[in-house]
Amino acid sequence: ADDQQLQSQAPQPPDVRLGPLYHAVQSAKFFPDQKTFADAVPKFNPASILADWQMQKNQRNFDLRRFVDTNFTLPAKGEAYVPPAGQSLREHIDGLWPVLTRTTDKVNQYDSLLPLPKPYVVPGGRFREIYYWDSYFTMLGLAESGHWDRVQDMVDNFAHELDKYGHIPNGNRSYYLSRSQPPFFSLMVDLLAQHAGESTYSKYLPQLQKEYQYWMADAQSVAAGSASKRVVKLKDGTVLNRYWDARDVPRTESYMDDIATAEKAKQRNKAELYRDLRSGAASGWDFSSRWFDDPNDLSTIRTTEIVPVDLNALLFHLEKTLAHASKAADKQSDSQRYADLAEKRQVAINRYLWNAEGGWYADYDWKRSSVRTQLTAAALFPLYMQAASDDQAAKTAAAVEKQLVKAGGLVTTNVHNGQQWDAPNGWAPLQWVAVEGLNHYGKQTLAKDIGMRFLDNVQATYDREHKLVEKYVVEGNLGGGGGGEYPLQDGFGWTNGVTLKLMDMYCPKDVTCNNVSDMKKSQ
Ligand SMILES: OC[C@H]1O[C@H](O[C@H]2O[C@H](CO)[C@@H](O)[C@H](O)[C@H]2O)[C@H](O)[C@@H](O)[C@@H]1O
Repeated sequence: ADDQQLQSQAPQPPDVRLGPLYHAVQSAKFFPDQKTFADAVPKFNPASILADWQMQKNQRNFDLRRFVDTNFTLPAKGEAYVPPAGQSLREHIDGLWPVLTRTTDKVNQYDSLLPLPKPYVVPGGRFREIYYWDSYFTMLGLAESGHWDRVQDMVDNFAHELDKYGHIPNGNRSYYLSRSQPPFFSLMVDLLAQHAGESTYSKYLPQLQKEYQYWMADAQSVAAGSASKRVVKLKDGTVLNRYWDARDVPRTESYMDDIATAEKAKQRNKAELYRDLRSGAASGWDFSSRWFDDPNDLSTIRTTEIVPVDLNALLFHLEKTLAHASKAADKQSDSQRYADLAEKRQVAINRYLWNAEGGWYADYDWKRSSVRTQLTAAALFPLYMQAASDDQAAKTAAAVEKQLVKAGGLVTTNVHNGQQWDAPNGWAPLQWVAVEGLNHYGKQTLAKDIGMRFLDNVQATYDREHKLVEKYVVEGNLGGGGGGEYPLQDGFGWTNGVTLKLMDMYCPKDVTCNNVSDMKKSQ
């Protein structure tokens, strides 16, 4: 089944099911977070609710707020988790896994939540569903805590989504189906194989292939110098990828935010702007100056015109994994084909996604045929996926050390613009990518420096506030991060995962590391 066929069988998102009623409720701004109504469960058939509203809305004394309460169950406010007193950082994280675990193999037929066959771990706070790229970093921590059963469950859930929808959605919500997120499925398979063995590769080969087909759809037919869906063909025929959302209307979960952004950019085609915002969400970096023309103005976002360095490094890994898995399944010619594709992509990354003047990996503007100038934490992805040449890796490491290493870890970019994927924030997944990437190229000292700075930041925040959070301020007043379109969230899946992984990585031999201070002892 192709993309379109699978999409047409998929459940409709609430803004489509409820149409003008969805617009009216979000416009009334009853809820501080627009995701609240996106996650509200209709008590009756949405078509009848809509018909009732059409009939009642112009009646005198019609009360929309009351109508919402009568017809929808709003998501329960998550009880603030109060951890047992005196827990170490490790005990806290270990104790949180069950708190963050959900089982939704059956859901109400009108719920925007999509059922998944096995239990899964959510990030926490407003993020009550599974998220694609978060899950890899969460799984690193689950594995560290010995929960291999849950790692297996989560890989199975993603394999199920690939079978059912043809791709892994941003999250298991109907309104996330039109896009994916940074493709980490092949890394999840690698992780599981460490425990379940080499047969893991042939077992998940069909789903690895589906993942690849989704990202590479139209690669054959698209003309040079243009793009289609997630594929960009440069003028010389080089094939690379971009982020892309199949829809071009305001995001369901950030509906009024997107309308407000469009209001600011009167000169822009609204559908294009909405698609660029949605594609920004697909990148996982929602939002960042990385995608903007004017680093201080979200309405200048041009995600779909940019070939991202992290995405292409991840797809290089997918191609290598497909080569490996095909070989494991005794499909030699397929294996060779994927190996050739990986090699081509590696050449393209080192050529096009390289800023020679600065000396670092960067994104490429395929519309303007020029490499972007900005240094961001994404520069480390070619090192992480071992696509970088030694010389380019060394130069990138030097630039990162000089410009992105701050007191509390690796900063996302050096732009202070109030966006959450910019300064002064540092994110756990990007710390891990940096540490692993630098280690691959002999930069152990710099890697450890970044890892320890981030761990100190997480521990100090935990000691003060008894929680881990979604993102951290890494320069100035260290602690929980800010910016973006929603308040800082607690939990938090990927921070928990990366913290455990780094603690174990840098814990001296013969020491038990329950807190970061233990890591500085030696017995
Ligand atoms: O509701 C706004 C956006 O929220 C999500 O993005 C952020 O949280 C995700 C879960 O931790 C994370 O994967 C992403 O990198 C964050 O920026 C969501 O993924 C977006 O689609 C959504 O529009």
